[in-house]
Amino acid sequence: MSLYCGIACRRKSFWCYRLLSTYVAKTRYLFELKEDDDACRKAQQTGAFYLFHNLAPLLQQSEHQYLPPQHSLLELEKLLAKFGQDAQRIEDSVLIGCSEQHEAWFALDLGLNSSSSVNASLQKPEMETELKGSFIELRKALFRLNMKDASLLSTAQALLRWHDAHQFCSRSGQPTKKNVAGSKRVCPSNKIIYYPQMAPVVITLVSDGTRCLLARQSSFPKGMYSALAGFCDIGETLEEAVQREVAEEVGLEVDRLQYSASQHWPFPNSSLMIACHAIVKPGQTEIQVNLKELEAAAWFSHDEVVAALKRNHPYAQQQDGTFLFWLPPKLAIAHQLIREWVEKPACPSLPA
Ligand SMILES: NC(=O)c1ccc[n+]([C@@H]2O[C@H](COP(=O)([O-])OP(=O)(O)OC[C@H]3O[C@@H](n4cnc5c(N)ncnc54)[C@H](O)[C@@H]3O)[C@@H](O)[C@H]2O)c1
Ligand SMILES: [Mg+2]
Repeated sequence: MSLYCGIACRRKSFWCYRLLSTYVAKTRYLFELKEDDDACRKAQQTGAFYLFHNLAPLLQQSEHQYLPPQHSLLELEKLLAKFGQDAQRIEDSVLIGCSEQHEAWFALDLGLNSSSSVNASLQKPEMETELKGSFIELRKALFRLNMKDASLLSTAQALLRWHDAHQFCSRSGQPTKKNVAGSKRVCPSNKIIYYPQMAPVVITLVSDGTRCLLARQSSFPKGMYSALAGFCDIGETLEEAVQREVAEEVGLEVDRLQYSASQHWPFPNSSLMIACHAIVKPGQTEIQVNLKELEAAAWFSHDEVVAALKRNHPYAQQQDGTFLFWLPPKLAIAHQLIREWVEKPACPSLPA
């Protein structure tokens, strides 16, 4: 019934939204905005804009949290006019989602060099004063945002970065043109379509049945250990990527992989983190750290990991100058993997 109606109503607009569930209606609406430039321009009239400056989101502080303010199209036009900017700059905005009531959300970077604006970059401090907020590096702000805002701003930053880095066709060298939603760019001379890309990354919590293996890179904050992570090579399956990364980084062989969950991760570019548990092959517990990739790796007992998860102020230097062992914060998928292992260290659900 609703399928028939969906097709019948498609002639007028895309779909007959009122016959669909809230979730389906929302996904169909976003699909329409990505496909139809006019519909997307219309959605900007009533939409909300999140602002960035050189990929740093505009945030306002509220007690211990950061909140990203939203701006209407009218407010944005006034702001651009006040700073002597052409409203054409709004064409650089990208669609990042919508509310259940179909208020579309967009992100716009006011600092990146714009292809559709004469002036390159707006003055950041003046902007911050005017907007009563600060443009804060996402890596610093991420853990002080709620889950919903963190995910939205990560998506926004990834998409803004991708557009900034794909302004020219790699075949013809000509400028590419984005569609209004920003879901693709097209080269006008040869019609090649470029879509935003993510790099698949496997992140694996290796266990020997009673202990789990955690490692740190020298770039991590002092004392923090995490699960093993690595980019998938071209042509690899996820299973092969997990086995190769574990072998490369700590010299062990694993099997019995169990998928846990996935997460979009905006750093360093845009990755799809695919998280899983794995068990070392029998008799293979001696770690051989690849020092080109890692600073250290070690087996940790269940009690040690439980204690680290309980620490409220993890980043703490001890009297002997060393840092307490601590784990990635809740928002990181590594945290979820570690918590799952704490709750089920022997992974009884894994196939034999
Ligand atoms: N969300 C989380 O919980 C979490 C936890 C740990 C790591 N991570 C992320 O996982 C990612 C990968 O981990 P890693 O650094 O150990 O990877 P890695 O072990 O594959 O080593 C990184 C190296 O891989 C190479 N590489 C191959 N393909 C690449 C690509 N598409 N982009 C960038 N480099 C590529 C580069 O030489 C780079 O120096 C990191 O970006 C890190 O931010 C996320
Ligand atoms: Mg790695």
